Amino acid sequence: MTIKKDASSGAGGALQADLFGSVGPPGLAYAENIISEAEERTLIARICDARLTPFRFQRWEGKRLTRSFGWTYDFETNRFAPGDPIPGWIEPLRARAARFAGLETDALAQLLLIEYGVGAGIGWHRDRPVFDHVIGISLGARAVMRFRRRKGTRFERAEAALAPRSAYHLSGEARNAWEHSIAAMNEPRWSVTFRSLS
Ligand SMILES: O=C(O)CCC(=O)C(=O)O
Ligand SMILES: [Fe+2]
Repeated sequence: MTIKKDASSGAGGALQADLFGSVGPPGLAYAENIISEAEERTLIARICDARLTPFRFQRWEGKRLTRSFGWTYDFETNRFAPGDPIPGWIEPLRARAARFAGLETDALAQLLLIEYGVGAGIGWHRDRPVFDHVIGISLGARAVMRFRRRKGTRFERAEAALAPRSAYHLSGEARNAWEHSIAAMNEPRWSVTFRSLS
């Protein structure tokens, strides 16, 4: 069962089982209400102003809009390079994400903003190995992050419900051994992902 920790109950607060009774892999940490509804609205407005562009891979164009800061990974050329500086408006959230994951704020060297319009999702993948820890904050509609790991000829599967204003942290097995994906959304969702470098 996915264990979900409510940030408002403080560190070491009561653990409660996920309402969906879903199963998350080891290395997945999850906390709800890491930002207020007012902060969520402000962040969504900032992301909408941040000139995101459709994610492209060869001749395929994804329905989600993305923009990265700090470091960029070009999926066409496999090139990993310094990018635009992480904007100041995201700093308070970056500090909170770092605290949630038990990392130094400066360790979160990459920022990825994503807008999932209706019909947009993200296919099965593991994040590039140039990155280490992955911390994601969800805004807008609730989503389900699905996990799978090959076991012989079959897949072992798990999933975690991502509430708006929640954060997840992928490390260890959830980060390295499992793939994750998000099914196409019926309502818009935005995500803010911070990653440390390997
Ligand atoms: O939107 C999310 O929370 C997940 C994004 C993701 O998996 C990725 O960009 O690698
Ligand atoms: Fe990912």
